[in-house]
Amino acid sequence: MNPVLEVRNLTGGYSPRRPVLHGLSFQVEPGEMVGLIGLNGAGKSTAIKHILGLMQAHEGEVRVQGQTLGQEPGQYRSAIAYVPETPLLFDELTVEEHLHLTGMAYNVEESRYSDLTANLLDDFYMTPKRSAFAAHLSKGMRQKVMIMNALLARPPLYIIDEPFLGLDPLGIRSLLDKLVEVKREGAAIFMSSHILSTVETYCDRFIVLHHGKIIAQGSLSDIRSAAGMPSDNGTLEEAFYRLTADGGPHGG
Ligand SMILES: Nc1ncnc2c1ncn2[C@@H]1O[C@H](COP(=O)(O)OP(=O)(O)OP(=O)(O)O)[C@@H](O)[C@H]1O
Repeated sequence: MNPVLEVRNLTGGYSPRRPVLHGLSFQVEPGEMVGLIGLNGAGKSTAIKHILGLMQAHEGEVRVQGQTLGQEPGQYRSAIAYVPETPLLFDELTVEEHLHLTGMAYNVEESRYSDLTANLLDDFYMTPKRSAFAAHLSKGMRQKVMIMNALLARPPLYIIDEPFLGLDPLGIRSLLDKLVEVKREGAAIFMSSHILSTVETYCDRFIVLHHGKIIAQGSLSDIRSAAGMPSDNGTLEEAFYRLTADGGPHGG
């Protein structure tokens, strides 16, 4: 199966003289959820910015559905729905107007649009807020609007940066249920999060980023083995602790 996302030997960062990411290589297949985990400052958001094409690689490349951003910018961008850590909305548009814009941008068929949006508003307990301006929403509600828009677009690749912050327990459950649903339909999901118990339960594979390098990747047993633990016993949190306990990006 061809990967939806392929990162090859990616070195990058904010200044060519001081790369933040060092030779990252990984892929995400259709129908797979991959969790990116790492301490504060490990380089998770920087990696995501490179994948989105917001930053230029110093070396290496990123392909989405086999194409680089330079080869097929329109196709590359429309294949991705991105949920950022901090919600970015138009304050003067309502919840419904945001969904409408996404529907148009991602060519959601008219016939499906009403049902899809009604279900999303219902699933995220946002129906009473459908006509509210984004400026009048709570932080968690703003996050839900970002998530509903991503799910409405039904793209082949979801990139989700720390999605659980600010969501209430019902919102977290709704999001996870929806991610499982789109994954079953064949979507690829690349998610960064510090909530390791949830990452362990829902992700198929894991990438441990430390000081901008991948120090372990694969299934839970692969990560346990890399951490020097028995491959059949122990939590992701324990393995992560053993792999990174040198104090983080500025430690030993
Ligand atoms: N705009 C920027 N300009 C220069 N350096 C930056 C910038 N943003 C982040 N960095 C640096 O890049 C490194 C990686 O940061 P990044 O935001 O990718 O970490 P992260 O893994 O997403 O952390 P967190 O878990 O705290 O969100 C850090 O050393 C950080 O100081």
